[in-house]
Amino acid sequence: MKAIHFGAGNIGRGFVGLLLHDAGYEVVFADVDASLIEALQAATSYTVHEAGETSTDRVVDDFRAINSRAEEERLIEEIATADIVTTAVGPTVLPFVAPVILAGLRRRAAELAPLAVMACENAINATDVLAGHVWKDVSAEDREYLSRRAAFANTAVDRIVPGQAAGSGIDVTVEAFYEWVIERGAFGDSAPVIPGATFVDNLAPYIERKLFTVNTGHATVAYLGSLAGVSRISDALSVPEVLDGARRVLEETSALLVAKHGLDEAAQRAYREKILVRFANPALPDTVERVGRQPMRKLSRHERFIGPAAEIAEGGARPTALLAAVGAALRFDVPDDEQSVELQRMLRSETAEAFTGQVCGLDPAHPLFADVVQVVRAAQDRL
Ligand SMILES: NC(=O)c1ccc[n+]([C@@H]2O[C@H](COP(=O)([O-])OP(=O)(O)OC[C@H]3O[C@@H](n4cnc5c(N)ncnc54)[C@H](O)[C@@H]3O)[C@@H](O)[C@H]2O)c1
Ligand SMILES: O=P(O)(O)OC[C@@H](O)[C@@H](O)[C@H](O)[C@H](O)CO
Repeated sequence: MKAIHFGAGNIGRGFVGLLLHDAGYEVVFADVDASLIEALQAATSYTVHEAGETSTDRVVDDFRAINSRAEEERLIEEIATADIVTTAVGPTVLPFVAPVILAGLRRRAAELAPLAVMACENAINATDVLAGHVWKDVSAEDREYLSRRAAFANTAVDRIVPGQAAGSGIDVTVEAFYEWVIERGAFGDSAPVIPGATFVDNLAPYIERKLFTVNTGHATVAYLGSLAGVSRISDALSVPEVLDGARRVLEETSALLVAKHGLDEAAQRAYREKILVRFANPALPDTVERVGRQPMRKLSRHERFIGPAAEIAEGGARPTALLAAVGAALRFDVPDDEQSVELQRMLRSETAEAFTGQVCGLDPAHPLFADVVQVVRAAQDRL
């Protein structure tokens, strides 16, 4: 059994690659980072350190690595004969991996079982987005037979994998917790066997609970922590205003999730309390820069702030804590982060209304629009 995994970064090596390895797949990592690929090619194994109150080391072997830019032909051949393709490259990179997946499907023998394709990104229905890019320029006639060669399944992935310390090579430090939820329907009767994953009929409650609890809370801690002058996420949790801001944001999104998906209120409370403990794990060298990275993506319409805030506003309430978190996100000013630089440029050059439309994707008629405009204006007044 063979799995091709795009993106040999933190979650790729520390989570998806590990679970596929444990499920018995030979994992072929594909990445554009030449030095990372060379390091993987030179190794026969790497170690995943699960760090927490107790620490466990897990060894991953039986993998290969391909430079997806320099060795595209080889990669297409590998995809054509693989059982699974996964990605963890970031949602904005999906358009760039789609063409090579399509080329692999074109070359795939018709008698092979459909290729299971799963985008393991922090976004709602990322696999559907990837599939959209794969089929973008394919004629209806080609799509008719090619689509029988692949099964695209949305997933939700959860494990905090921080940036790795310099000198750690290809080993990865991760938290012990993990959750990989995969929608079953796409596979018919032949879902891949991945013992570490949970297969469900309806992914929506899982991905929304994950993105609007773990990631909304995490980003809130990052942006409030950054404002408080803290660098490590675990340290940010000991700043009372940061912890309080995160708790209040999570109360807002939890109320929405409980009402929308019928989640058990006590279970959701326990879920968010556990998340705060996960964020505060002192064994994870996680930073506000990594967790707050790409703030324009995080402020977009269906993402972790505006997504739930818009639904709360549509229900007639005012998402006060989420709006405060958005205000903190607007002050995220990190010169190495292209989106942070662009965000600050747009705050200076656009009207609050244009910014709210372009960055947050809100229409003036939306009930959240005026509140976000007000927050944007306040951020502009500070510049
Ligand atoms: N790190 C986490 O805690 C975590 C947890 C859950 C989900 N995720 C999601 O996983 C994705 C990756 O996050 P990460 O933290 O591992 O980031 P990362 O930067 O560590 O890894 C991304 C990798 O993708 C590679 N890449 C970029 N463009 C590529 C391309 N065109 N083809 C092949 N590889 C390419 C990069 O070189 C890098 O090695 C994101 O969507 C993130 O939201 C991350
Ligand atoms: O990967 P992002 O940029 O969408 O979000 C940053 C972190 O919140 C994220 O990587 C978490 O560590 C992860 O989602 C935990 O499962």
